[in-house]
Formats: sequence, C-alpha cells, structure tokens
Amino acid sequence: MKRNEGKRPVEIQGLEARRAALRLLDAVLRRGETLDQAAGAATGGLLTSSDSALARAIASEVLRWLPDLDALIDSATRLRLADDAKARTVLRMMLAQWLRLDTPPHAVVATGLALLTGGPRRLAHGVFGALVRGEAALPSIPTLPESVAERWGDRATAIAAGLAAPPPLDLELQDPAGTGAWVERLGGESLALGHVRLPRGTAVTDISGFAEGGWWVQDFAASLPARLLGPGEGRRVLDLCAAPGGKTLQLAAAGWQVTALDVSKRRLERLRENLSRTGLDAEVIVADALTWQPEAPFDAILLDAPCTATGTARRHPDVLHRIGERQIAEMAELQAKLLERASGWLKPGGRLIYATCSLEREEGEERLPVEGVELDPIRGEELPGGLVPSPEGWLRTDPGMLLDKGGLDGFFIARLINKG
Ligand SMILES: C[S@@+](CC[C@H](N)C(=O)[O-])C[C@H]1O[C@@H](n2cnc3c(N)ncnc32)[C@H](O)[C@@H]1O
Repeated sequence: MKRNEGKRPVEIQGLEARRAALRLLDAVLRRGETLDQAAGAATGGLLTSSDSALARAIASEVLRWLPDLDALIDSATRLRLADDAKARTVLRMMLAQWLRLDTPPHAVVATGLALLTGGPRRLAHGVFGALVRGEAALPSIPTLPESVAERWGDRATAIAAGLAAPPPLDLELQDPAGTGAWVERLGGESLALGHVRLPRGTAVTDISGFAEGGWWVQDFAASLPARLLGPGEGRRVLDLCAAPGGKTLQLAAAGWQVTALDVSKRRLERLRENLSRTGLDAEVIVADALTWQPEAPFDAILLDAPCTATGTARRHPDVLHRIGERQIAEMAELQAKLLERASGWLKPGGRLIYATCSLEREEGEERLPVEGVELDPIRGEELPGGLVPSPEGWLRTDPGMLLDKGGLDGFFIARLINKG
C-alpha cells in the first residue's frame, strides 16, 4: 500500500492562507467589496490569526502593485491571460509573495501551484520560473491604475510614492503633555504634541499601555480635523458621523462636551468600548444625520463625512480598484446633504470642520462653498511642520506628504464659521 493511501491528502502548510487570499482578491476585484467586508467570509475559517494576517498581506500587496505585477506576467508569456483568469490571480499572488513579502521562490511555488491544475498550473509554473531566473523586479513606486492616475492628475506620481508600503502605526495620546514620556516608553518619534509614530508592522497588542487607555490608534492626518477645533473648555461639540470614535476621543480629551452621533449601531459599540477603555465621556446617539434634528445648536461641529476613503489607500489598497466616478458622485451627493444640514446646527460664531479621508476633488474642494457659513481659513502656524494650507485656507494631505517621516493618509479638511 502506498503511503497516505485511503487517508485525506496531506495539506501543504500555508495553503489555506493562500486560498483565503484568493477569495479576498475575488471579493475585491470581481464583487467590488472592501478588504474589510470580505475578510470575515474569506479568512474566518482559518485556524490562526497569523494565517489570516498572511492572507490579508498577500491580497494587499497584490492590490497595491497590480499593474506592475501584470506587466511582469505579460512580459513572460505570449499567451494573453484574461484579467480574471485564475492563473493570472495566482501568479499575481506568487509574485507579490516573492517580491514584496520575501517568501523564498520554492515556498511560493509549493503553495501557489497547488491552487491550480492542468494547463494553467503548467503555465504559472513556467511564467514564475522564467521571472525568477530573470531576476524580475518591481519599480520603486507602484504604477497606478490608469483611471486613478488620471483622477489624481499632477499629484499622482507623488501620491503613488507614498503607496509603496503599508503605513507606520500612529498613536494619539490622551494627554499631549505626556508626549515626551510616551516617546521614551514606546520608542518611535512624535510629529506633534499628542502623537507618537511607531514602525510599520508593530502589532497593537504588543504596545505597552493599551489597557491603561492613555492612547488610541489613529493616523496622524486623521487627528488634524479635531486639532483644528482647539481646546473645548466645556463647550458643546457635535461629532457627526463619529464611529468608531477616534475623533470623539480627541475632542473629549481636549475638554469638549461631546455628542457623538452615527447611524451604525455596530460601529458605535466600538466607540463605546473606546470610551470605556480610555475613561473618556461622550453622549452617544444612534441616528441618521439626514433626518435627526438637535434640540439646541452647538458651539462646534465636526463632520467626518462618509466618503470613498481613497486617502487610506496605503492601508486599504482595494480603493485603487473599487472606486470610480459612480461611487465618488454618490458620496459627494451625501456629503452635500450632510453639510447643508450640519451648517444649520451651529450657534452664531460656531465653527464646523468638514473632513473626508478622500483624495477626490468632488469630496473636498468641490463641496465648498456651503450656504450659510463662511470659510474660516486654516493658518499655517496651526499645522504641524511640513504641512501648509491652500491659499484659500483649507488643507489637503496625501500619502506622498511627509514621506521622509513615513507619510500620511489623504484628507481634505476645511473649517467653516457661522458669522450669523
Ligand atoms: C469616516 S467614518 C467616521 C470615522 C470617525 N469620525 C472616527 O474618527 O473614528 C464615517 C461614518 O459615517 C457614518 N454614517 C454614514 N452615513 C450616515 C448618516 N446618514 N448618518 C449618520 N452617520 C452616518 C458611518 O456609519 C461611519 O461610521
């Protein structure tokens, strides 16, 4: 009797993670889902969290470098593989593991070819082998999908330079006065009071002080909208579209009396957990901002509007392939409605921060002006070193900025005032 006869075939180690990566890519590229949405179904059945992290890393690197991986594949075969051919997707994964995740070619072959059979398997073997023998390499800056490069115009190359790798890990501190002490305790560097940046790949659970609640994870650019409202001194602020609550925590820590509103009950659960871990306080309201009405006007409002999130492409490279004119137009329409409503809920002299983590003009510059409120220009001296407001007085950040320090998420931020 041959070895293993009558038993289940021995599973190649690491194969499940590759199968999950394949499912993730299928969900993003074929069904238009986000990596986050797809993760539950695609990686939920995996045994270990490291397998799920590996699946996510493989899929992310494929999405980050997709046009360049395809160019390599096409350079090594005269057969034109369809964009959605399984052999192409598996080859993209194999190349991403070899060239981006430093997996040795023999391990890539063992886990990659097992996903294919017959002709496609022989083809993938040949293409991968030829590229390895030819010492294929990726460019230093990822090539953007054509439609994305067109949209981002003359900033496209600079932005792409910031997309070459996942971002570092930014922490926002509850007590800015303790910045020096936290930098000493955790290492890393600080780009402003209240901020600590740790190297990419740092696992949140490994950072000291999580249970103490002295910090929370928040990209540095995402911390700027709340910073631009200044200290609260007990005044009332509405955090509109608040969950999971990074900005709620910042506002509460800065002395604002916060009302945090969001339509998503599930995401607000995370906001409540964050409040309880940090010992901060806010009134939490589950409601649709398109129909909700406040009982009294606010001293300030922070509208961190739902958006296409193309500014988060470093962490969520799926946005490079899922977002097009239709999604942008839908979000812009929702943002216009939210802005129109929120602008009517300010006390005279009250300020409204409008922010989106999008790189699209339709979700930023083109949402201004807003009837009933005027631009309250952001001044250069209010911003951390290296960032400058536009001549009009709003702020745009993108992943190509502060690159020598690890880059930033893309945000549009404008501050408006009710002069009423
Ligand atoms: C960009 S996220 C907010 C992130 C949050 N401000 C933070 O810092 O953690 C946008 C939020 O808008 C919420 N949202 C979308 N449509 C909404 C609506 N009509 N009313 C209230 N919230 C809405 C979503 O549930 C989502 O939590």
